[in-house]
Amino acid sequence: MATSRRAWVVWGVGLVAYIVAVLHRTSFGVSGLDASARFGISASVLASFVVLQLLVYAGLQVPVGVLLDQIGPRRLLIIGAAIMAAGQVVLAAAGSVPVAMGGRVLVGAGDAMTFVSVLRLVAAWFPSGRVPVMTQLTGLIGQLGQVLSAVPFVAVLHQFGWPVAYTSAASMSVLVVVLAVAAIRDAPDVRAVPIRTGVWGGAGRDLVTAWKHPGTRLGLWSHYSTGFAGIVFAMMWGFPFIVAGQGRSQALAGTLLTLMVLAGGVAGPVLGVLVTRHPLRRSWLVLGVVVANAAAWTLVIVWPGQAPIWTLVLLVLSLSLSGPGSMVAFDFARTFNPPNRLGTATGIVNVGGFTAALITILGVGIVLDIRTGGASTYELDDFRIALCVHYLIWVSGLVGILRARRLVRRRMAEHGVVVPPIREVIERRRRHRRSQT
Ligand SMILES: NCCCC[C@H](N)C(=O)NCC(=O)O
Repeated sequence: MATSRRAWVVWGVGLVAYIVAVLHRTSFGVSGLDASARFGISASVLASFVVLQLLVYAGLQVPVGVLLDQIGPRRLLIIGAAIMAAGQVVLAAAGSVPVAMGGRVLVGAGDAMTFVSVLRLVAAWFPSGRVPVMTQLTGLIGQLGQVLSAVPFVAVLHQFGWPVAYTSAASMSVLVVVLAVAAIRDAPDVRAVPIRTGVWGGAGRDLVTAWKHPGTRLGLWSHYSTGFAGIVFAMMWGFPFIVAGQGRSQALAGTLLTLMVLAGGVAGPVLGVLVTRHPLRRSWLVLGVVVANAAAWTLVIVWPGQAPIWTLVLLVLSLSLSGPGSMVAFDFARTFNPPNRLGTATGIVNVGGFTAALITILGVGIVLDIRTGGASTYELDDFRIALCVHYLIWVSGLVGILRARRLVRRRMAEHGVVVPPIREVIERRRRHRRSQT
């Protein structure tokens, strides 16, 4: 199947929708100081906004995935954009913490509907061999939303104030609604896509069937184990760890976070190509990312005293693999589920990384609070202990991946596809190379 011009237009509009969703997602974080002043809140209340948003996002993934299979990506994307616009308008007008939290709940809910819809459009409009790279590009380019919130959104906030900034952000989603109505169709041939619009009877069965397939669970555990470390670092603890824990400047912390985003831009397409070329070795890519993340964090955590800058660079380079690594998980959902169950399966997978991030953000915060008695003056040793929460996720995730992978391979073998052990492949290649010389 060749890629049509219409496919690029549909993807382009879907991508704009996702970029705007990421802008909304990150807008509160970049206006943290203004929010503190406006609502008179402390850092921990501010952090609870991040936790609430992640909770709503992760909690809605499964229902949203089921809904996606029922009403299709176009409608879900439009509903999501409308909800996010409403959320940002609520925030623009909010004068109290509960109202502001209500606004964030709406933003989290609309955000939850966006990414899974765009992935569904990618799977429907692009030839399957291109899907892994297109998926990586979607995840990658979507992060531009973070730049939009950090630069133009903050500029409008400081120039024209809170209500104008949040209302302008809301207007971006209104634009997305207009574009999506005009340009998006669920699939090249809507009749060929088994979206069972309005047929709710099979939704529960689809959910059970998607969950029961070990391939979906392999995706869930892969997303859980790879995605969380990058989210935790970028959304919550990276900056405080470098500044308060490592005693480095805010400028260096900002540079390291930027380096992480830039390196992710290289890692994403590379992983996309590797997934396309070695579909039977996807789990090894996932395991490699987990090992790289865990090894780099271990080096920084055990380093006596202030860690040298090269170790921090190594840490952010390895964490830059986190987001792209978690995108591999969606490929498991796609290839082990039929199109009519893809939304449900993608939703299940997408719960993983965000739930793990939520647990880690909260866990690290709780340990820091216990260590410091609630005072926000953290020392390096406090961070060293608190950051060990990561290991709980890595260990539980690895157990989940290995168990699900064993079941997947057993099921594949029943269908005549046997995945040879990696050492056998290496040995075979070595012998082949020797016979060539
Ligand atoms: N900074 C967040 C990166 C998350 C990327 C990840 N692979 C993912 O699942 N994205 C879903 C989303 O809604 O962003």
